[in-house]
Amino acid sequence: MDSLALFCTGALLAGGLYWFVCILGPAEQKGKRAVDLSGGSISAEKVQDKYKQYWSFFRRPKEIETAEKVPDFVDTFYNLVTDIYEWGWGQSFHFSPSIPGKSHRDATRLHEQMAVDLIDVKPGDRILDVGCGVGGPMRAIAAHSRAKVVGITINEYQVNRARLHNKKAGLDSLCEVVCGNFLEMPFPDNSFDGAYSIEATCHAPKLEEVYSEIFRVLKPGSLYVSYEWVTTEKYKAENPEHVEIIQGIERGDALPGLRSYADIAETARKVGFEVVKERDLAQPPAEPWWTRLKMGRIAYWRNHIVITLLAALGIAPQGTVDVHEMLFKTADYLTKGGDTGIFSPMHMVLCRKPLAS
Ligand SMILES: C=C(CC[C@@H](C)[C@H]1CC[C@H]2C3=CC[C@H]4[C@H](C)[C@@H](O)CC[C@]4(C)[C@H]3CC[C@]12C)C(C)C
Ligand SMILES: C[S@@+](CC[C@H](N)C(=O)[O-])C[C@H]1O[C@@H](n2cnc3c(N)ncnc32)[C@H](O)[C@@H]1O
Repeated sequence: MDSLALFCTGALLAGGLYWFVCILGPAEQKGKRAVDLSGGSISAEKVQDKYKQYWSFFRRPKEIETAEKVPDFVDTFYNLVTDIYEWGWGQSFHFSPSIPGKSHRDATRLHEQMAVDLIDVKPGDRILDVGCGVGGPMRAIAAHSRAKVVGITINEYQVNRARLHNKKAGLDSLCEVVCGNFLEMPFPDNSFDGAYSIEATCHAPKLEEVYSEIFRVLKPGSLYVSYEWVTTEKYKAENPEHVEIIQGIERGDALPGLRSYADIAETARKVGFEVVKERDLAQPPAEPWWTRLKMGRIAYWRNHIVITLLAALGIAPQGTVDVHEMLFKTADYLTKGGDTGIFSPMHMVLCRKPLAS
């Protein structure tokens, strides 16, 4: 081989590797590249240990049920997964029903806009995003409604990511992000014109605690909508396959224990809300929300190779391979949850804080 052919082959290989690692599988808005994957606020050398610590929580499941331990456990989880989520899924950390003829991105936006349409807000209103992630929904909702959105997340790394994205999107005058625990929010009573939570309150050890905090900060007469993760009426606790799927979902998603669909409205009423509407948005005629997960399988294999390569080269933290493997398995449990119909990530409940409360 002469030197020109050697040079061309080398350049082609290098270009191919760059494309495979950096370009392939970009997030929704190229928010994260594979070469930038990190352990959130955890330093690179501690990622592996923190991953082990995350799993140790499940050796003492009773501890996950106590409110004091949960924020720490959830915070560790989001340090580990936030970059992988952004890289492989996008800036909105939730599911949405598939819509024939529409992209995942459009289906995601419509699902988010539906939340804010339900709570009936006006431009200039101040609304709360409970468990805001890196702010994908917050930006879509602020742009759609022109309301001012205040998001709260327990994870400091997400706060920084969300603020960066808000600025880049030119929405930082409408979107504010606060680091804090949604079980003890740093906001005064009766201070919001509306609130929503998208696939976030499932992390609360007791739903009642987060719902009563939301009730406290809402102005009387205003609305709150939540998309809840639940087991459906098809779930049978005596069926070992069902139990395995639900436990797989809990472990791979930092959940202190999935709730039954029947507990949601009951809890909302218990803290003082009027329940205006309740519906599982995953039910037909909605198209399956888990199609996107299923279709992504080939990409997950490619991602696995990319992450293994990057970790071997010392570019990605060592534990990233384990975290990715955990997510790979979780995707499978979630898909089974969808296929069997025993699980829904979008049980919608719309509540009002009564005027006289
Ligand atoms: C609401 C929550 C998160 C829901 C989803 C956003 C995430 C649940 C499982 C995640 C993923 C699974 C497989 C990953 C894949 C192996 C990787 O290559 C790329 C990222 C994934 C697709 C990842 C993306 C986000 C999820 C779909 C919970 C935590 C309450
Ligand atoms: C699956 S993500 C969903 C994020 C966002 N709603 C979205 O759809 O993109 C769950 C979010 O809830 C937040 N969260 C979980 N427990 C929390 C707590 N106790 N206090 C505040 N935020 C919490 C996480 O930090 C994360 O941002």
